[in-house]
Amino acid sequence: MQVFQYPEKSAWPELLQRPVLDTTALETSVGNILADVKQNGDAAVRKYAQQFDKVQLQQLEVTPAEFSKAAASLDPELKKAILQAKHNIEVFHKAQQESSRIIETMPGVQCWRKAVAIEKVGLYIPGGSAPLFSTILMLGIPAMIAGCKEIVLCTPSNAAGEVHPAVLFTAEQIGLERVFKIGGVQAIGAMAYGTETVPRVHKIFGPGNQYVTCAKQLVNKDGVAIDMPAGPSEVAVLADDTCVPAFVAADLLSQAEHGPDSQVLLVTTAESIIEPVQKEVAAQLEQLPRKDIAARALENSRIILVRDNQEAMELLNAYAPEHLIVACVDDISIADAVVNAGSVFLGNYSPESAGDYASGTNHTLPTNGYATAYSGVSLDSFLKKITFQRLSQEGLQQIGATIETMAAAEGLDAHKQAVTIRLNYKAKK
Ligand SMILES: NC(=O)c1ccc[n+]([C@@H]2O[C@H](COP(=O)([O-])OP(=O)(O)OC[C@H]3O[C@@H](n4cnc5c(N)ncnc54)[C@H](O)[C@@H]3O)[C@@H](O)[C@H]2O)c1
Ligand SMILES: N[C@H](CO)Cc1c[nH]c[nH+]1
Ligand SMILES: [Zn+2]
Repeated sequence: MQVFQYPEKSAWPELLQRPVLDTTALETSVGNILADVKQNGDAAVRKYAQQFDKVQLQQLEVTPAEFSKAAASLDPELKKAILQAKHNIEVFHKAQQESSRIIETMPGVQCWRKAVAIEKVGLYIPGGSAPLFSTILMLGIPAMIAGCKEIVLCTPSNAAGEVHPAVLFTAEQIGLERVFKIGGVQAIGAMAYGTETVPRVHKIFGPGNQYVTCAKQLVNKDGVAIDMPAGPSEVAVLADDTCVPAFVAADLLSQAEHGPDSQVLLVTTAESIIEPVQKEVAAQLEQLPRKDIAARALENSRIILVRDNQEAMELLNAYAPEHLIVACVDDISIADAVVNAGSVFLGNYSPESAGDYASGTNHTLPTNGYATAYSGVSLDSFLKKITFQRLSQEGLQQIGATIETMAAAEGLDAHKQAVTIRLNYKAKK
């Protein structure tokens, strides 16, 4: 990781750049795959599964027998862990339910909002380089709590056409029945446009690599809602001299190991921790089975020495990290200054992995600076808030003149008339 000491503000934009992608070439190739899936359905899905995942798919949908086999083969310890995480994520997401309240803005003018589940949703579970069954908990649990009627899950299979047993066990525990062995762009296309076997959905959720994220953004232009652009994982750690360098290194590596296009940042006010963290990163990297991937991500990563916490937070808010860890003595007060981040981890004992798996918060989060404007997935992501209103005759009398005046000023006489006609109405006896 390259070190930058007290960079001038003018140098920040370049310093905080994510790994650059050739988005034009990416959009062209992804757009072509989507167009093919839209036109040719399952045949195109099978063709790209063969091309990118080296699998000849016979049956696209997972069968009940495959679910049973997966449950029987899974390690009991892992089942127990999944159920513990499921419990915590359920507790945190159920607490996000809000009750509907009728608000009377004027006498006789009542307004309220009702949360209604999006009927058909598609969940994408990454599986290219690691079977992210934890993501099923993050997407499936809020979808079930919201009450979505049709939930479709797509995830890539291995070359033998099998889906990882933990993916199937987790899906089954949540009550997700429709799982398709489709990954990448073809999965996003299948859920966006529908095929002979995959139902078309109204909103697509889930993280993925650059191809998946680009596909979601393209189908969004075609009228299908998406949660957010949740691309290559990233973490920024703000540490002072009270941090434990070994912990900081472990946190940086935890996101670096996701993919070569991941990025991690260490921002610090303490020059004295830089070398110990670097030594720890090097030592811990050697022990990782995914060290080649993590090492490539570290090439895109940086250590930045800043003058004080205020400057640190200004820089971090400009970066808008997916995850922010604050390993500082005054972590709680620093947290007040967070404006742009997907999810924040405070103190020396809050590893980012806790949020990835089991503490209860959602790990599907905005990357690539989108935390400036997007939130991570939550119960709300699966709901529409529909507004209702009921005006009594007296209510319309109260507010009528206001509406008539405004409509006339906009030159929209029919709008005005919709009020006037009622105000002048004499009910027939
Ligand atoms: N932001 C978040 O909330 C979050 C959460 C979890 C994971 N992630 C990220 O998700 C990503 C998972 O990536 P992954 O690759 O392991 O799995 P993935 O499932 O996203 O992608 C695998 C698919 O990519 C497709 N693909 C591969 N090469 C292609 C090509 N040249 N053209 C078109 N399609 C191609 C294949 O069809 C394959 O099935 C990682 O980058 C990780 O950092 C992000
Ligand atoms: N850190 C990822 C989100 O960027 C989520 C994840 C899943 N499994 C492990 N990590
Ligand atoms: Zn992770």
